[in-house]
Amino acid sequence: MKTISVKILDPRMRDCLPAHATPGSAGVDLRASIDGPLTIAPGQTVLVPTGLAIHIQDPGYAAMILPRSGLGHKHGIVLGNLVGLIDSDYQGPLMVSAWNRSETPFVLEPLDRLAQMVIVPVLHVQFEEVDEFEATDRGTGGFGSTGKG
Ligand SMILES: O=c1ccn([C@H]2C[C@H](O)[C@@H](COP(=O)(O)OP(=O)(O)OP(=O)(O)O)O2)c(=O)[nH]1
Ligand SMILES: [Mg+2]
Repeated sequence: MKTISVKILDPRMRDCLPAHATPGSAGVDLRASIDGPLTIAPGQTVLVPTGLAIHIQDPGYAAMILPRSGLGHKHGIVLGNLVGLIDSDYQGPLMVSAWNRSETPFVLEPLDRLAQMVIVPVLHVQFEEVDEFEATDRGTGGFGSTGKG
């Protein structure tokens, strides 16, 4: 288990720090640090604070913020940026861009679990210019080049 530094910006989060819900859960849920119910109108996107800041520190890791499947599928609450990418050197407040892509207003309650965060390994690379690539079976084929069925 890796340890990541967290600053608690909203004292209410002290009692519900992000944690893996089951031993096999990939993500940890992030909650809405809001003072009262927040209605997200159909089509509206709001930036919701999580009440936390993290510092991953190790450049070999990043965090990704992903939608919760229940909220996304049943209520159309997904992310305005589709996926949030948290840099290892970011120390600011962790924010969730919540987009209501449904046709029904959605009421977000204080401390509701709004999204989930997964820590992922990251490779740092450098690019080296070449004139030709080593041949592969695929070559330049893409965008459906292998067929549909
Ligand atoms: O859903 C998100 C996405 C990003 N961030 C924070 C952490 C991340 O490290 C920083 C920058 O994100 P990103 O690089 O995706 O945004 P940008 O538009 O490229 O901003 P910047 O120019 O600051 O890199 O914003 C969040 O809190 N939530
Ligand atoms: Mg950036």
